[in-house]
Amino acid sequence: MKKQDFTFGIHAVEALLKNSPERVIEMWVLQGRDDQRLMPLIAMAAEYGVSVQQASRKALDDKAGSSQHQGVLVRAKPAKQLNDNDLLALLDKTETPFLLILDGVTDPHNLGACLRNADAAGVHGVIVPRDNSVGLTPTVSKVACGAAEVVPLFQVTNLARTMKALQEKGVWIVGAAGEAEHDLYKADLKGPIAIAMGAEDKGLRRLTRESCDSLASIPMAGSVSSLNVSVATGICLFEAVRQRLG
Ligand SMILES: C[S@@+](CC[C@H](N)C(=O)[O-])C[C@H]1O[C@@H](n2cnc3c(N)ncnc32)[C@H](O)[C@@H]1O
Repeated sequence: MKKQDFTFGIHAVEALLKNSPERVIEMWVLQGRDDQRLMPLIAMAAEYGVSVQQASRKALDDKAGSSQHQGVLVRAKPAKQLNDNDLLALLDKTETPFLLILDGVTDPHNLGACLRNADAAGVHGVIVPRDNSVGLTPTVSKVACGAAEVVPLFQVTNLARTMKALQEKGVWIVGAAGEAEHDLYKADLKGPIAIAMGAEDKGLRRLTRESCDSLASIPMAGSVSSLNVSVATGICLFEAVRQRLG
């Protein structure tokens, strides 16, 4: 059985049951744990006819491949993978798109945190290259705290081509790069935009960087050369939110 079929953690399981109950096949809860936070999940599972079983901590740890399951884990049918066509369909029905591009983020904790930021900021979709990026793993879902089940994640085969298609639809792409001369806080992030973030080790790839309409940096006061990608994503997205609400 593929690891990807499992979702664990209270918020992730709750979001899955709320948004895609038809995907959930079975649920396990930690035996002997009288946790009030699990009761609503057990009730929801019963409502959708999902079988709920008790399991030992070791069995849950083994199934999750992690001890971070908070006493609940479900096996679910994999989510439909969204591609370029789905992205274009989203653009056609979205008045002022607000998108996030992650150019090769490989750490599941970072992708999870970026999805959580994206959901909180009201991003319409997150775009990642299909290769050399982490996908929607159970750890991503757990860290995203429910956002992985609601924020559309588009996995595209050729990121530069997708960026061109976005631009043809009127989307302005701002790449976040520490060395950029232009300050993020002076960039105009109000219209249809996509913010592109680089990978943990190498940042934005050359072609991605060249495909951006502009580059912007978050001013850094101290001695470190860059921020963690999920922190930088949060700063960029919420600067856009501030401008878009103003
Ligand atoms: C850990 S950083 C990558 C550092 C990498 N060594 C580099 O050369 O870019 C991951 C991503 O977070 C974003 N980032 C981090 N610090 C930033 C800053 N001060 N300004 C703008 N973007 C930043 C960029 O998109 C970067 O590619």
